[in-house]
Amino acid sequence: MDVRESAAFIAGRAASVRINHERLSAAADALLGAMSAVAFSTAEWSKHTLHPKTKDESTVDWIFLIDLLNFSFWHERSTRQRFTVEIDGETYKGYWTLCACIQRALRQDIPITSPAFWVSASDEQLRSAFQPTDPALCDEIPMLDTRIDMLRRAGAILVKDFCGRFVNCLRQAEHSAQRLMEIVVRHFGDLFEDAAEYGGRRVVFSKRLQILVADIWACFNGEGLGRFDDISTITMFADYRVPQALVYFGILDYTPELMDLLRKHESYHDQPAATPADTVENASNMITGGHPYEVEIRGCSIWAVELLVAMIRERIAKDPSKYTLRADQINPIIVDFYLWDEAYKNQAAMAHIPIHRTRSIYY
Ligand SMILES: Nc1nc2c(c(CN[C@H]3C=C[C@H](O)[C@@H]3O)cn2[C@@H]2O[C@H](COP(=O)(O)O)[C@@H](O)[C@H]2O)c(=O)[nH]1
Repeated sequence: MDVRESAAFIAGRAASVRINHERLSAAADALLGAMSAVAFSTAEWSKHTLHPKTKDESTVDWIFLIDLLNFSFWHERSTRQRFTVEIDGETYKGYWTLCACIQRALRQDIPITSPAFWVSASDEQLRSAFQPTDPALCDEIPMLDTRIDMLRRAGAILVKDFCGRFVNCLRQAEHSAQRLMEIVVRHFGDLFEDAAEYGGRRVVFSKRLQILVADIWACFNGEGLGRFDDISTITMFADYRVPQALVYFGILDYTPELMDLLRKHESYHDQPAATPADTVENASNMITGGHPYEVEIRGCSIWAVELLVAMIRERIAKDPSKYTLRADQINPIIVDFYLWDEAYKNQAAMAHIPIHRTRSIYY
């Protein structure tokens, strides 16, 4: 099964997560109105302060690095505060800390986007690139050892198979998203694969694989190095932030048991630990990778966005003159990016909806 088929399969069987079909139609109207009001498009990608502005091979290097490490930023119970990075007077959390770390390293002339550097640098050099602005107050980036190991493995593969640059892998795909993902899985394997067993079947999410394609496509506005003739085959990216937005907008419903577990887990991690020993995770709280709860949250999120995209396209097709967006400008990537940016901007309003905290290199 591919990602879309996996999502439909999961949504058809999910016991703890439900797509609220009654709410879908109203949500599609609201989303279309909001996205149309700002003419939300791929151009938004480059507008983010910490995203690169040039559309060239060095930006492809930047995107590969970001989407190799684009996972698991949530803070777990600790004697120190969550990982934050300050740059140009702004303090960043979550995904944006990764972008800030890269920006900071490049300004210090550390070649952090160079695969040759990932292979040759000392552990100390790589670790120093992912430190908080205030190490006395904050933890370092979550899973730092794992991230460094992934950099070294991916760097070795890029040097061996692609002359040290991901753009050479991108060119081999000849403007096909599916072909690029096949090449990446063939060469990088579990560094990007993202699947689980559910209902006796192997279901795939391929979250970082798909967002790698989507970030290149959006950054280049679908042209040149970012042209993908089959971009519409890419789905929403099954992370832990967009599900929160989907629940907030009433598009997804969790059972009371699942919501209670997520809330308990969240309050456990939000409480500062008195001592390092006090951070032993209460295993019964953990939603481990591959647990039905995790699979159903991720699968139903993908499928809900598929249904939303179909409804939004239908509305535009009925009355194109009413909207600034054309039906062919709406796809799961654009809806995902919009929902993710909304979730990031409205963290306070969404704070009562817990995220699911599964430590994972996949999202
Ligand atoms: N579905 C989806 N997941 C996304 C992104 C992004 C950032 N994309 C940027 C590029 C274009 C967009 O407009 C965004 O500006 C990160 N993530 C995931 O979120 C989680 C981090 O959350 P928090 O801890 O709150 O920062 C983590 O799993 C990370 O992998 C996205 O776009 N979609």
